[in-house]
Amino acid sequence: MVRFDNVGLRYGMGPEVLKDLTFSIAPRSFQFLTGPSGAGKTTLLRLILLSLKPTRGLISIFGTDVSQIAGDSLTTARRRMGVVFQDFRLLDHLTTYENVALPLRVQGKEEASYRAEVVELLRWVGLGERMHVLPPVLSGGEKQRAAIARALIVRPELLLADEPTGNVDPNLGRRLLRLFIELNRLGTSVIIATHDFGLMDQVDARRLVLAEGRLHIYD
Ligand SMILES: Nc1ncnc2c1ncn2[C@@H]1O[C@H](COP(=O)(O)OP(=O)(O)OP(=O)(O)O)[C@@H](O)[C@H]1O
Repeated sequence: MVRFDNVGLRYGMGPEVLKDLTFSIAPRSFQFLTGPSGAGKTTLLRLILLSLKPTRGLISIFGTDVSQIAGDSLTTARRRMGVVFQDFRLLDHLTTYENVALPLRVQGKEEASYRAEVVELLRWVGLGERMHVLPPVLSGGEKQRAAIARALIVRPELLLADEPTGNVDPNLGRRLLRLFIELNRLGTSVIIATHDFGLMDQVDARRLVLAEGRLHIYD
């Protein structure tokens, strides 16, 4: 699903932020990506998301070398991934429902074809009562769940979540983790970037640990 071979990345003329990364992400797998602040977790997620290119080394996503991916195939590869950003990136002028439905609207789908599915997903993440409000009136945890629902609505094969429990209390954090585990059981590969040891200790999952630009893997 994802393969890195000796990947290095530097921003501009700066130092190498990621060094000699070699690892792969299997279909239907579940893993945490961790390491101290500034270790490069977000940078690594951006490489997988095809929003950054490696300075050296080879990355292949869904079996295709990313240096060969452009135009339509880039859009197709991105559509197979769901992302939950640290800062949610909800659009404040659209309701919660409209935010979650947006990826499908962008794909040109008719509302009648997806309305029931969006409503069902909003209920699943516990936002059934909040679907018609605008994001500025949602709490931090509600925004987080809306961002998760928007990432899931495209039924991604690979879900990337950057600190998905960063803004919620431990109880909601546990519920969100169960949601990701359930999604993984349904067949999606999941990568959760987090500092939260309390969260990681709840699941016996693979850990990808970044430290000083290098990756250590604990299976
Ligand atoms: N656009 C950029 N331009 C230059 N340097 C950057 C850029 N983005 C990140 N960096 C640097 O790259 C390093 C890794 O940053 P990154 O955001 O990937 O770390 P992180 O592990 O996700 O951190 P956090 O846990 O605090 O979110 C840091 O030293 C950061 O300052």
